[in-house]
Amino acid sequence: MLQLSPHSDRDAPGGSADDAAIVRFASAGKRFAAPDGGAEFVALEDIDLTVSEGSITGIIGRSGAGKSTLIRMVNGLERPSSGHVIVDGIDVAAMDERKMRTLRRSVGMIFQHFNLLSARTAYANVALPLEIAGVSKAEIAKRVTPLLELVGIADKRDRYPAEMSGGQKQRVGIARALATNPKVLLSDEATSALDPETTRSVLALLKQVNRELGLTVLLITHEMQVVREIADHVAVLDRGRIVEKGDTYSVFARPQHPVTRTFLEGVTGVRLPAFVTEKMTSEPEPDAEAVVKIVFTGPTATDPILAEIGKTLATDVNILAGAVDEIAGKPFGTLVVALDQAALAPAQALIEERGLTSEVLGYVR
Ligand SMILES: Nc1ncnc2c1ncn2[C@@H]1O[C@H](COP(=O)(O)OP(=O)(O)OP(=O)(O)O)[C@@H](O)[C@H]1O
Repeated sequence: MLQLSPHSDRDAPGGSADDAAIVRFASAGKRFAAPDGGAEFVALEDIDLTVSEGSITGIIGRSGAGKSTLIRMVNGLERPSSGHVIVDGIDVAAMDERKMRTLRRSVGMIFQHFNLLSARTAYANVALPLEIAGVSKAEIAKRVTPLLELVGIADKRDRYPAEMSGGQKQRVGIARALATNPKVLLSDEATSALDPETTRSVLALLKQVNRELGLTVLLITHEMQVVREIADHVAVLDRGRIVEKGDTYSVFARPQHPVTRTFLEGVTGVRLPAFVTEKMTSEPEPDAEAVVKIVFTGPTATDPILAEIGKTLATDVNILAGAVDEIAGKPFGTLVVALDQAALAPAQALIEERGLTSEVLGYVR
């Protein structure tokens, strides 16, 4: 197995705030000067985020939310204008050139369009960062060959980028990012240019290197599907601010912010049949039943609650749709039911008492 080299340069202000943190944003902000000398543009503000060593953390946001700027601060491509970004114990804001070089070795990065050199083979692309670091040819061979094996493209070592598929090119990108033994891997929309099946296989590879090398992965994406597939923690970025963060399962199960809910639409849950949506109204009408979405966290958790609602409130509960997904390896279910308006408030109270969540989607006659 490939080994990670230890890093020791620690000078973080108040450094031991979270010993397990490999990356910590503390009130970090980034402003860009306007080209015409006008008002500065605030790209990021008040970012507080802790990335634990060995975790896979997803940053999700719309285009322009500030995702790239945020991860570019982790490898020093951008410096924060305010606050701190502390990577492996070193404050990026206060870093001199020597420390910046140390940082760049401990942070690898992969990109949406792979950024491979077209005139170099797969092997030579992976070797490049080692050549730049002055590593001998023999040492490079010792390092690159197992890396190509690890990412599953040992047989493509002499191929040029133009002779490889997108998935294979991204595997070269991952091997190149791992060449210098980084502690953190930054992924900038690394699967956005790939088809769904290739996306899944590249995400599986990232999970594998996370597990086998203990590598921390910080990825940015605009796809909740990617977060769901791979991340154990997620932060939602909107217009330069983190509007929601937490472990992936909790954020999926109980999204608090409208932006998070929008991202989750279509990723989890159920599609209501047309005969329901066509008739559904947003305001209650006489004789209409309430359409309620119940989110639960285990495949059987709703059985008792539906029976309990029926029995306690002496009412019928009609199931309209249901689905069980897997989020961060745990079952996550959504059930949509129709029930009498008179039973709505006590049913919701019962659901909440049982630790589940509910939401009224509308009313249907
Ligand atoms: N060097 C720069 N100078 C001025 N403004 C910048 C600079 N870099 C980024 N910005 C602005 O900061 C905001 C955030 O940009 P950023 O690239 O971080 O967003 P993003 O969430 O990664 O978007 P996308 O998904 O489209 O890449 C944008 O409005 C962008 O125009």
